[in-house]
Amino acid sequence: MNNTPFKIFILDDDVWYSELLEYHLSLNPDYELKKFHSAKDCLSSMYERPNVVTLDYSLPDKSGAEVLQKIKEQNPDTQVIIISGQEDVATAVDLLKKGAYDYIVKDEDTPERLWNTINKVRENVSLREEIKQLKEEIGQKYDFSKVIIGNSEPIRRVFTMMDKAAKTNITVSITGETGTGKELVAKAIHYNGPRKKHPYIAVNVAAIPKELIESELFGHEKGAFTGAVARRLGKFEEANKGTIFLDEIGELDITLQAKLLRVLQEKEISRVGGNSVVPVDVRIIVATHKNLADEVKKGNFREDLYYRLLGLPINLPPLRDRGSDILVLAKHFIDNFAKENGLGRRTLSAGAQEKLLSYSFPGNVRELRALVELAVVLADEDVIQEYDLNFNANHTEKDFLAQERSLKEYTTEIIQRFLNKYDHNVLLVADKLDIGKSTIYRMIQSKELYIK
Ligand SMILES: Nc1ncnc2c1ncn2[C@@H]1O[C@H](COP(=O)(O)OP(=O)(O)OP(=O)(O)O)[C@@H](O)[C@H]1O
Repeated sequence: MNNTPFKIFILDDDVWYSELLEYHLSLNPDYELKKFHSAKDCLSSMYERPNVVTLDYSLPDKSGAEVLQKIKEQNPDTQVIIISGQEDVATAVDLLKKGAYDYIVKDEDTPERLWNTINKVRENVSLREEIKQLKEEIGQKYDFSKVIIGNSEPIRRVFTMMDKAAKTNITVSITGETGTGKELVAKAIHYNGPRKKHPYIAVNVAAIPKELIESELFGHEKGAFTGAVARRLGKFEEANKGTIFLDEIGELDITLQAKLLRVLQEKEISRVGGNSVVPVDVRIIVATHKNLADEVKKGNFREDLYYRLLGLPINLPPLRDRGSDILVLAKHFIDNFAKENGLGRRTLSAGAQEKLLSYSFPGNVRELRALVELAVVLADEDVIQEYDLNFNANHTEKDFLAQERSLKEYTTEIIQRFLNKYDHNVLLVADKLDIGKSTIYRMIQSKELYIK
């Protein structure tokens, strides 16, 4: 709850009664109260945006219904509680339909009932504010440049694509090795796009047992199968008006691929065990670390679904191709970790920086984060040393060779790593590797390599 006073206007031509209500409500020091004895005076103060108006139904200068309408026109967020001398159900229902919050009959319990009703209004107001604030926070939280750290040319290309994706509802397919930030990109596109106020639902296709995935995605009716004791909505229905992120889409069973294709074409789903169809309006973002085109060739993925899902493809480069982003990210994770754990500033020694730049990071950003967080813990002083960085023994240089790439790919990677290590100094790298500088420049020009 915030500290701004909760404003209540009491509108009643009966001076004695309005004083009684004022006295009762003033027991809560958070309330700022004002009394009015005519509709005209009250309406002319509506610019003060009260949270609540208690409205005597029978005023001499205007009918209660008329005052209610005027208040709602000026301030739709102000809640109006009608206080009436008589119990008249038809009038009460009519006023509630027109937007009154409650209808209270004047008797000895009125101050108590009013007290409770205002408490309820307050709860609603603070919940609404909290939701609004959370939505804003989420929006800021997923502002690309704030959450997706990096300045390298390859990551800037990703930002450009994300920007295009966020402006429309186009299907997006994200590819990249594990830990490159695919899920982060999917969320950022959703929270920067027109659907940000609606749900973002992530489903990891690989994590759900094959026999449950259909009901998980499309829901089921009561009794559809043993154990289906009640109707359950699927993720597509949950994501209605928002975005569904289908992670590891390459793992989707071939029989379900046909059903997914139908959903995408028809924009409607049918729950397992149900006969009716339910329209759904969902934006689709998929991700995979597999090469889906290869999976199509192998017959594991339907070609028609592949083209339907391809949409705007965004490829996340592996961390080893992002040059000095490795250090930018390392610093970001170190600072965050130190802050969260109440530690002072930690920096990386020159040797530690060099060690980070010359590693291949098969686990990408996820691995880097775990590595530097552990290094903060292990470091005996404020400067993180080379020996505080413990690479996963399974992913050493031998692993680099085990990747079985073409000679050209290896060459490119080696030169890029040297460029990263030697501050993108082409002449120095050409000298170290004993190759012509023009070879490097040519590769930079053809975008095989990049420099700052
Ligand atoms: N550019 C980045 N800036 C900051 N954090 C990042 C960045 N990229 C990834 N991360 C962080 O790295 C971790 C892994 O990212 P994420 O889960 O999005 O990867 P992924 O590609 O979806 O992985 P997987 O394929 O294994 O599911 C997360 O903690 C994420 O917040």
